Amino acid sequence: MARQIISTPDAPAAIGPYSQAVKVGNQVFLSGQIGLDPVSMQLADGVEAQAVRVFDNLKAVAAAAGGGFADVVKINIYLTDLANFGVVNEIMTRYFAEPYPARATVGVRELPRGALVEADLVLVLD
Ligand SMILES: C=C(N)C(=O)O
Repeated sequence: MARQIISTPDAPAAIGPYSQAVKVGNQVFLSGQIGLDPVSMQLADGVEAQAVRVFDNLKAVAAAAGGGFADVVKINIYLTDLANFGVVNEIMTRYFAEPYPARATVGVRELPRGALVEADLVLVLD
């Protein structure tokens, strides 16, 4: 099946050898986003601002692929401190409505650029 590389200036450029997203048929696989500003490429301060930026970045990439958060079937969230679980849950509810996508949240030792939170998505477009 043909693969389409998704690229948008409305989300941070890749900081390594990956694409912002890859579309295969009606499925879209988004790379992990950390809380980088797409223009300055600077990390937001603190977990709340970083989580907001993560979801804004993911939303921009999803839009560039022709989708939105209503199309998300799976989200993976990575936290360097699971004490931030509640904060990230609350911020996620600002972006997602029920029925929520499937999700995994895992604690990790470190994330790129010293980020506190990273998330990636899978979308299925109708
Ligand atoms: C930020 C990333 N998605 C990465 O380094 O893989």
